[in-house]
Amino acid sequence: MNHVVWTIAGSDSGGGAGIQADIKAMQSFGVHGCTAITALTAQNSLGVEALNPISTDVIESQLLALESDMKARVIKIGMLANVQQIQLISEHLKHYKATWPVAPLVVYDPVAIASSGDLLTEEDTVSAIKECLLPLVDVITPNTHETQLLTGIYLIGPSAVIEAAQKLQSWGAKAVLIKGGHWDYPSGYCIDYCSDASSYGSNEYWLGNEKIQTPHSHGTGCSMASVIAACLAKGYPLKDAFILAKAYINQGLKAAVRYGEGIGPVAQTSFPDNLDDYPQVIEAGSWLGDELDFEQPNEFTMAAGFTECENKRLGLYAVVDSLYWLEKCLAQGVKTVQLRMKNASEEELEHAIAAAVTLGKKYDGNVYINDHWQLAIKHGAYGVHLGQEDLLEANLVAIKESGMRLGISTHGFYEMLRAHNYRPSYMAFGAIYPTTTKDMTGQIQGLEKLKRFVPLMSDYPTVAIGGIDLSRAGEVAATGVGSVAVVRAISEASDYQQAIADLQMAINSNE
Ligand SMILES: Cc1ncc(COP(=O)(O)OP(=O)(O)O)c(N)n1
Ligand SMILES: Cc1ncsc1CCOP(=O)(O)O
Ligand SMILES: [Mg+2]
Repeated sequence: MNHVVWTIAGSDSGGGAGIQADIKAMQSFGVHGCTAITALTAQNSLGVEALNPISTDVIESQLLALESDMKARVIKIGMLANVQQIQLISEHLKHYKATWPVAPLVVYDPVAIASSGDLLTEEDTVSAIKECLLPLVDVITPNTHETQLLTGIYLIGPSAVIEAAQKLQSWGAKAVLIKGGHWDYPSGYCIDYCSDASSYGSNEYWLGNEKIQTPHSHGTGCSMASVIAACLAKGYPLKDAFILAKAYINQGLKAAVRYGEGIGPVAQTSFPDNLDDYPQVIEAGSWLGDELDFEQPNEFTMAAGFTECENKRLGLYAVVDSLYWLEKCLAQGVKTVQLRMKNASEEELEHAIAAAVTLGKKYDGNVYINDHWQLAIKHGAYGVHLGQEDLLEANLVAIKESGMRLGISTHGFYEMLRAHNYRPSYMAFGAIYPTTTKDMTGQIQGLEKLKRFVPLMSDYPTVAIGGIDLSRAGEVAATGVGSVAVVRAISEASDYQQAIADLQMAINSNE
């Protein structure tokens, strides 16, 4: 994968924002940052003393040098000082998108005002941004001032934020991420909004966290857009890039120190590994959701704090599609088993779920039911396993009141934090590797991400699923995950009893 990211932006002599912040933030996320400098600012922690735009010829020479040798996967754009620069950059982006073997993604942070309050761009640039640049932008990341400057919409509440995002999208930006760092709504919180016309599934969401009280926030906008660019270059979905960028900024604000007499820079740290720094995915029915007037699909979709699993480590977890396999696994000593029947009739399901619960008791195993939470409650199953889409429809209040355990599937950082809102009984991460059991296109996490998820969710029993066989069970277990869920590694084994024994050995030897 191409991990080259360009930043086309201005230099901040104070070292806290612009090109300097971009390169440091990119470094923190393991991508190679290249630069095309658009302006030399003379600034320090007290303000901007001079703004010297670079000529379009000099900017172009930087772009030509890079494009002939180090094509970017993502191009991050910051300060563009005048209309000529906007036109030049737009022409180049159009050419790259049309001719490069892989069209670069463009992340645009429309830097207009420095944190000192100084204007960083000529005032007539807005129409050139709208007409030339926005149609080429994949993600735009304005703060509230910049949103107001670009759209003319004053952000008095959530509906105005949505309206402004729609306006930016109508001008061509595919995804709009409006940062609420300067917006004190609700009081004491920092709420960000994202509308993404390019992604599948839910394409509108809000993230929030308590505001971090520090004056030293210089460079947060540049750093946030750079982290988003870096994560996109590494193939992360925008939702996850957004989550990680917020967590990185929160971590950096907590560690920020002053170097001059005025506003210090946000600290450039490392991959965020403390859950306290991560934002909340704001759900309808949560306190922040109520503050933002989110409508709940029904009154039963929000419940939190499900019955704990018997053990923190669930060990080998067999996911099976029949009573035949359920009994074989239980009889072989597998303690955690899931009945996952797709395409069965209501009648078959009812019979199978009732029988599965009985088998669980007979062999002293814990039987989870996939999807069919009503039948699971009716027949007193040990637990139910739900996917992200199911969470909007399931009666979580009834599941919680029944005392059943609830396991939730997650595919990435966004979904992990969404699942965390419900404080489930366990948290599953997948698909770790490609699998033929289920279409997981675009949702393969890999071992590196699993290594991040597990410590972040260390309060829960954790499960890894997807493409895991005996040859991979050891490296998966070495991440510290407490359980490995498999379908084919058992059902397609030439000797399933041996496979179960070997998998158990590989998983448990890491305890
Ligand atoms: C342990 C475990 N993890 C993930 C899944 C996937 O569940 P879901 O997202 O609901 O998808 P389907 O299994 O319903 O296709 C699982 N079943 N078990
Ligand atoms: C149900 C499910 N959810 C994520 S991956 C997966 C299938 C895992 O099957 P296998 O172990 O055969 O790869
Ligand atoms: Mg399901």
